[in-house]
Amino acid sequence: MSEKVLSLQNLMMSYSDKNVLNGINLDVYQGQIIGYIGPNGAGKSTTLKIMLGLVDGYGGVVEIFGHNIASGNDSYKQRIGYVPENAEIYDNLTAAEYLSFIGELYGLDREKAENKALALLEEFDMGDVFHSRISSFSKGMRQKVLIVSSLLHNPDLIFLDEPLSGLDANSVMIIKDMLEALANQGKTIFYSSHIMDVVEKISNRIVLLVDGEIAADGSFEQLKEQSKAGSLEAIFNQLTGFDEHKETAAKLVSIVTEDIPYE
Ligand SMILES: Nc1ncnc2c1ncn2[C@@H]1O[C@H](COP(=O)(O)OP(=O)(O)OP(=O)(O)O)[C@@H](O)[C@H]1O
Repeated sequence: MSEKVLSLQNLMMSYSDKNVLNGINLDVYQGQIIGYIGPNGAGKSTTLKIMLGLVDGYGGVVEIFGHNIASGNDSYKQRIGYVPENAEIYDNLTAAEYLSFIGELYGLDREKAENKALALLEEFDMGDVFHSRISSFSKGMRQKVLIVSSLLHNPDLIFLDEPLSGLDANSVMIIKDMLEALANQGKTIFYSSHIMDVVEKISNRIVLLVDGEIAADGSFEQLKEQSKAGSLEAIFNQLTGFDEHKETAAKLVSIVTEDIPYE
């Protein structure tokens, strides 16, 4: 069995009187690509933020690389890469300035970070805008900068929150292949997304969170076997108890076109 990289033990979180995570138990091993899915508000980003040390006040234990993250020693973060869902990015900096700054924060030499960032961005056809301000970038270009920033220090564990947001079909393919290749080299990837066909294809383990609890955990094949549904989208609908999309869509249209009263 490969090394246990991440362990969540009875993880709980609440905001005010609202329970968001209700006791999550999860062990993740080296080389796994975990697709962490669930309905809006299920608690996916909250789980990621807790693991990254960005949210305090949780219950239970989080161990990363065998180390309890509550112990006060943050050195585990050096081995983590993170693409947040809604990133704050320093718009007035150029891609070169931003990425060399991030590289330095991770302890890389500035020149090395800049060269590596340029080499990575060139693979996304962004070499020509390396010295342009990020404020002039499209959504997808910014996303590529974020993805590059999470990988500069060659992390062993990569957390991705909706990493494909805004990316074109070609770039999505590159990222999918890259994640697979990284996992084959022993990196561990914890990946949250709503794009079910991508999660279905790249994850070797899918964890479904519903109302702050794990409702399913297994390979796509195992989930398919259990639920007898054909696609991950159908499994998701089934396991979250949702079968009213047609009715809801019709109601929305009626309200928009004022066929039915809404007051
Ligand atoms: N800082 C906060 N203060 C209060 N409530 C919060 C806070 N952050 C998250 N929540 C609540 O916690 C719940 C889970 O949010 P979270 O962002 O983890 O969900 P998610 O599964 O990532 O959803 P989505 O798919 O929409 O990104 C939501 O009900 C949200 O309103």
